[in-house]
Formats: sequence, C-alpha cells, structure tokens
Amino acid sequence: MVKPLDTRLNTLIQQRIDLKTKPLGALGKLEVLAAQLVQIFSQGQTQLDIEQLAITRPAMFVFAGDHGIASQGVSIAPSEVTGQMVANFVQGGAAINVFCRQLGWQLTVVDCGTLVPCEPAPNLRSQRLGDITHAFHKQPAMSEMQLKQGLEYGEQVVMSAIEAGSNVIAFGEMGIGNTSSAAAILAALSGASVELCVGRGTGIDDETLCKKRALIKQALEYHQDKLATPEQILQRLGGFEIVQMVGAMLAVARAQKVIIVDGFISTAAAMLASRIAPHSKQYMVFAHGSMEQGHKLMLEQLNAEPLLHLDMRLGEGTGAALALPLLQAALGFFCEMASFADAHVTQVVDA
Ligand SMILES: Cc1cc2ncn([C@H]3O[C@H](COP(=O)(O)O)[C@@H](O)[C@H]3O)c2cc1C
Ligand SMILES: O=C(O)c1cccnc1
Repeated sequence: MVKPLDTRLNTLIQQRIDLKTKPLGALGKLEVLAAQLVQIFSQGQTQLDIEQLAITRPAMFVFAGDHGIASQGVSIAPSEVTGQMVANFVQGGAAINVFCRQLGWQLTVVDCGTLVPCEPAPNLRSQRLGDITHAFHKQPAMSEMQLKQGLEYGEQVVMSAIEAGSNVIAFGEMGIGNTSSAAAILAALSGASVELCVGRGTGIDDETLCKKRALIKQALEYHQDKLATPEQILQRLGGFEIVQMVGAMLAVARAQKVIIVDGFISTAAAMLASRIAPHSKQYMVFAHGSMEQGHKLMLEQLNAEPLLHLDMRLGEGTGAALALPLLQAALGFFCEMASFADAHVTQVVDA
C-alpha cells in the first residue's frame, strides 16, 4: 500500500522556509520542491532533523523495451535501434550517460525485453519479458502473466537501489515506438482525442503522423470494452519498459522515497501508477515539460507543474537527470540558509 504523506511537520517546514532571509515566497517553485522533499525525507519522524535531510545515492534507471507497433512504421527509426541504444548506454556514450556523469547519478539500464539483447555488463540488468510486445492495434500488447511479472520486476530493480541507500529514483526509458504506446495510454486514461494525444515522437513527417493517429484510433476501438482499469490499459496498450516503470514507481512510493518523472513516456507510467495508487503522486517530482504533443495534457491531468522547460523531446531520463541540481538547491537552502534571527536581518513583512 502507498501511504499518504504524514502532514504533522508541514507547518514547521513552511515556517522554516518563510523565516529564511528572503522576501516571502521569493524562491518560487524551489520552495514548493523543498517542502515536498523535506516532507518525504522526514516521514515517520516527529521532529525536523536537519542533519538527516540529504539526497543519497541518486539512482537513474533507463527501462528499455521493444514495441510491436513499431513494425507499422510509426517512428523514424526501426526497432533494432532500441537494442543498439542499450549498448550505447552500457558503453557510456548516450546523452543520459553524459548527464549522469556530470551530475552524479548512478545509472542502471534495465533490459525489459528488446529485439537485440545486450551482452551482460555491470550497469545492465536483464529483466526480459520477451523480445518485443505485440502490435497493439489488433491484439493486447502483452499477456496478463507478462503484466504481473513486469510489475514485480520493476519493483525488484528499484528495491535493490533503495536497499543500497538511494532515496531519489529517476525514471528514463528507451523503446522505438513507445510514444505510440504512451499516447494510446493517455487517450485511454483521459478520454481526450487522438489528435490531441498523439504527436511526432522522434520527429515523424505529416504522412506518418496521420498513419500513427489512425493506428491508435484503431487500437482504442479494438480494445474499447477492455480499458476500464489502469492494469487493463497497461496490458493492452503498454510496453515491457512501461509496465516495469509502473511497478517500480509504485515500489518507490511504497518505500516513501522520491520519484523523478522524465518526459512523455515516463509521465504515462506516472499517470498509470497514480491511477493504481493515488497517493503515489505525492512522491513524484515532474522534472520537465517535453515538447512532445500530449505531454502538456498529461501534466494537466496530473495537476502537475514541471520544474524545467527546455524544449527537449528525447526521453532516456535526460530531463529527469537535469533536475537533480534543483533538488540539491532546494534542500540546500532549506538546510543551510540563515533565518532573519540567525543573520540579524530585520524581517520584512509583505505589503
Ligand atoms: C537514436 C535515438 C535515440 C533515442 N533516445 C531516446 N529516444 C526516444 O525515442 C523513442 C520514442 O519515439 P518514437 O515513438 O518516435 O519511436 C524512444 O526510444 C525514446 O526514448 C531515441 C530515439 C532514437 C531514434
Ligand atoms: O518526452 C519524451 O520523453 C520523448 C519525446 C519524444 C521521443 N521520445 C521521448
């Protein structure tokens, strides 16, 4: 069960923020972020303990999976690229590797089921549910068994990081065709039109976009009577990486640690997790607003405001990675900044 956050310390937390040497509210969204992080890190405590407020072993997971729908020509790239990019992640050459090295994330790549499996490596976990999902416009993407196993695998991989001391976990992904899956999930969860939900992913042209929308429309019609629960939506329209992300997000929320959500696909997983366990949203930080069409609608549905707007549309966890310095800044000002009394500054009162 995902517990709601205990609010006992909230007044104390807000007072501490308000008494820092700055005009009230002047650190904007960083204040909201600080309050959320301190609340999460103080669960189970009756007093604020500044000493133990720290981000420890921030862990980035890139979940990779191949999608049968890619064979219908909905991406600029063929499915083989998923496995090739996994090899690139393992070797340290992708955008996510650079950002993780620069910012201090520990990166684990999770092969959830790809056409080209990678050689074993220290930063690669093999949790394969198959080689590729079924094209979901004419059949369920995966079986009920794969759904169940995927949720468990996701839990297992993040729990090993949490047991090793990670208290901030970020969610990235790789999977050619997975914006189709994420868009279908959004349409099923929100009831919004396919035109609103489906965008260009890696950068497809107008003709391909028309085909992608038609396929997703077909899928929603085909599955229409069987999309009543988030589990059904996941099984029928999801992907091997998306199901493991959902299982992993739920596990992080149960463990009362911080979930950093990336872009379009990561947010689709976050929507499903918060439908399954509504309190899980309290543990989520939305890192950035993706340029992918439909991401804005996802964030609206979640009533979430992202920290960054960088016009990015890559995935891999790149937006989530870039949020770490903001988390550090938020926790840093909360812990280290002087209060008016500490610094003998005359307290300013709002007009
Ligand atoms: C070389 C390359 C690297 C990527 N890294 C992330 N994605 C991103 O693009 C894919 C989703 O877009 P679509 O649904 O259009 O296929 C995912 O793999 C996502 O992570 C990439 C895509 C490519 C081609
Ligand atoms: O926002 C994302 O995560 C995204 C957008 C386009 C393609 N791949 C991922």
